[in-house]
Amino acid sequence: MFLQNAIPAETAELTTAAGLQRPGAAWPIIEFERVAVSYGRDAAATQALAESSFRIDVGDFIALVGPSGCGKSTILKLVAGLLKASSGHVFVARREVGAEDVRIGMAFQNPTLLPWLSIRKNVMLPLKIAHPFRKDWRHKRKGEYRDRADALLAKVGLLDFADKFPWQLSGGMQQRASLCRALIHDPTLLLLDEPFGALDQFTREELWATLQTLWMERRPTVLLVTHDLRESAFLANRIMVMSARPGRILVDERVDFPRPRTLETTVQPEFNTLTHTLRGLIVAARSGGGAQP
Ligand SMILES: Nc1ncnc2c1ncn2[C@@H]1O[C@H](COP(=O)(O)OP(=O)(O)OP(=O)(O)O)[C@@H](O)[C@H]1O
Repeated sequence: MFLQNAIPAETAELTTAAGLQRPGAAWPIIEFERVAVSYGRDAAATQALAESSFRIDVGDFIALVGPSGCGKSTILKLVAGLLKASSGHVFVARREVGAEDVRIGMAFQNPTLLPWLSIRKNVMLPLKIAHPFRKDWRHKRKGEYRDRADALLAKVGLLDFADKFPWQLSGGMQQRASLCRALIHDPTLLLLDEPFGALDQFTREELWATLQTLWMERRPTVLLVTHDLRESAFLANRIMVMSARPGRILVDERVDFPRPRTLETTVQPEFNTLTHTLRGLIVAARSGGGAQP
């Protein structure tokens, strides 16, 4: 079932003015059917996600934005199979989560690289663990798999640092390596939870371009949780704005700026109108406005 856009009339006007288009129909890789999540039980229960239904098409790039604590990371955890819905159904590649071995890559705010492994070995780690790569690990780790890691590291400008350890790299470089690790096994789904949240603005903008290039070449479906509205407008094809907790999807719209987007894109009036509109929606959501469809 696809989300019936629950957009109040004044919001619909704002989003049209900002050049946003409604999502079109294609092959769904993620489907949420009346999914709700509560943490804890009985009197101690926290309802994190109100009943929500939506779908995400294969190859799309989604940014999930909303007030703090509204349930964005909860949605990522549901898709990754790290959390079970309290009610409703989560489908990934048309199978209920847990039933199908879908390749997923993940990156978080903290790069979470293993300090005792070199950058190259960190990047290669999913090939050691993930099906179907792990069965060939022993005879490909010094050849094909190593070349694969080096090709990715070269793309993000880190090939010269492949033999260094994580602590020898800056935060931005570590985050580049973490993106390489998330992509090395050609995931169908890339789940990103504020991956650039800890970086300075310049490094963050450099990494937007890196991520966009990697996405354009490989086209995984991306679900990006971010608090940075410029980041969501730069990177995503579609932005989903959530209400305050218990979160629900308030606005779900397409962003059609041509690609590749550049820093030039971010100074266009349409870009500013969009980020301004998003800011208004989130401020309203924080204060409880527009939370009901
Ligand atoms: N394991 C847990 N036990 C109890 N409550 C939890 C748990 N995990 C999350 N919550 C609560 O559920 C709500 C949604 O959490 P979630 O991490 O999904 O929000 P978020 O939108 O990603 O927040 P932020 O933007 O601040 O990272 C929050 O109120 C949070 O405190």
